[in-house]
Amino acid sequence: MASTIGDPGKGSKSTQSGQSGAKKLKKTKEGTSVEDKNETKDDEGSITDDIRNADFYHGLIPKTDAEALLKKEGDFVLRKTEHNSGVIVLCISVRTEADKVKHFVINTDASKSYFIDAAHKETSVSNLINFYKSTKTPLSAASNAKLKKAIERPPWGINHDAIFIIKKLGQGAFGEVYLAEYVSEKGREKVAVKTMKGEASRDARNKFLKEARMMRKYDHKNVVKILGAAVHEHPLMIVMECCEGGAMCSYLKKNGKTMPMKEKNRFVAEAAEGLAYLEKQQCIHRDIAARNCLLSGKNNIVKISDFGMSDDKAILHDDTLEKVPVKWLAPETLQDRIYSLKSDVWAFGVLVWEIYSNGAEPYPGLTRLQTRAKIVLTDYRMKMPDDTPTEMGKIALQCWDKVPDKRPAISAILPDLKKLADK
Ligand SMILES: Nc1ncnc2c1ncn2[C@@H]1O[C@H](COP(=O)(O)OP(=O)(O)OP(=O)(O)O)[C@@H](O)[C@H]1O
Repeated sequence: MASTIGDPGKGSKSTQSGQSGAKKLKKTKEGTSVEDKNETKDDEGSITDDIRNADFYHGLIPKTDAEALLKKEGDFVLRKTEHNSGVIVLCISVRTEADKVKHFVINTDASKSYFIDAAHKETSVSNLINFYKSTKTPLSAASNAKLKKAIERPPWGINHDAIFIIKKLGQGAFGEVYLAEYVSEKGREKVAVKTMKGEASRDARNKFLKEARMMRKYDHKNVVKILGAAVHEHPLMIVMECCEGGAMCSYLKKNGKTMPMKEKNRFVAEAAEGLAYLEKQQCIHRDIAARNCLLSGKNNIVKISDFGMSDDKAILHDDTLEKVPVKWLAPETLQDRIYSLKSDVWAFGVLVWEIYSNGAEPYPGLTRLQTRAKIVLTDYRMKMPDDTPTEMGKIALQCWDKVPDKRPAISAILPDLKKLADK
């Protein structure tokens, strides 16, 4: 007899793939990226590659979300769900009638066969689904549930099972950032995974995922690309291209003194290229700084990252008293909390200073409060390091014009910056 949710088949085990209530990240063969508090005793029915890569496998989505995806009779998805007693099982959800969706647990037996109804067993879950789909055999005689159309995951939807954590890369505001392997139909690729720790509040979750929403609009060689987000299990994850070289500020601190000037000029030009692209997309980044530029590939290509604060409104008034990067802020932001594309241009000037200062902290010797006072009250500007190319120094000063409209657009200074980098 077929077992629907709440009714596991007798004499068989449901397919198990780990347990919920997980806390710590770990690398496992089924790609589950969380470490169970209680060891999983039986994972022989765990997620296999044929399922992981299937576009109709939706991971641990709630029943109501699955039901919303199934519009017509015969529409189906494969998903994970929490069975009685906290065990995670695989199940097929299928619309049987206009107002009814049924959920069938996939069982496995000692010989590693998979089945819904013991009358028909297959050697893999995908074979089992293919059988029911191609023969139109009902999943159970009583329900008359037939598999007709597999409903795909939404674009950007990534399952946790597809992520294999390798090691920690850094610490983000919401949680750790990891190097990981992402398995998709394209194969295996190294990625960076930003995680959100704990059971986040709705507000924190939205904030975290806003970065993913912003990033997915952009496609440029000097902007970090997002591959998708995994949102149905904890920790939430944003999956993006990995920049093995890490943050530019760390690189500058370590290598700045011995770096050829040509490379520094290139860093400026590449950051400007990414920023000019964002400017064209009307994206206010709000956190342009060397710590938020990552380096990629063996040539250390600069990529702008960290869109956690970014927005696509033309001008933004942000009254929140959250931590702000004071030393990168323009006078109008410090005074009136106004952000615009031109406040990004100011921050770009500070980034140029950081590059020629080998990753030093801007406004050396000044506290954040002193910096704010000097900029707002005395119109103070930093002196560029002695060996900064003269033209670069001039451009940085233009970026620090007190009047936002008098600062150049990044697109306007880009040709000169590129010329300098090519010299
Ligand atoms: N795509 C990536 N490739 C390689 N390393 C990365 C990537 N993204 C982030 N990191 C590493 O993780 C660190 C933290 O990331 P990031 O600054 O984006 O997090 P965050 O949550 O925005 O933190 P904050 O807001 O405090 O800057 C980075 O400094 C970098 O070392």
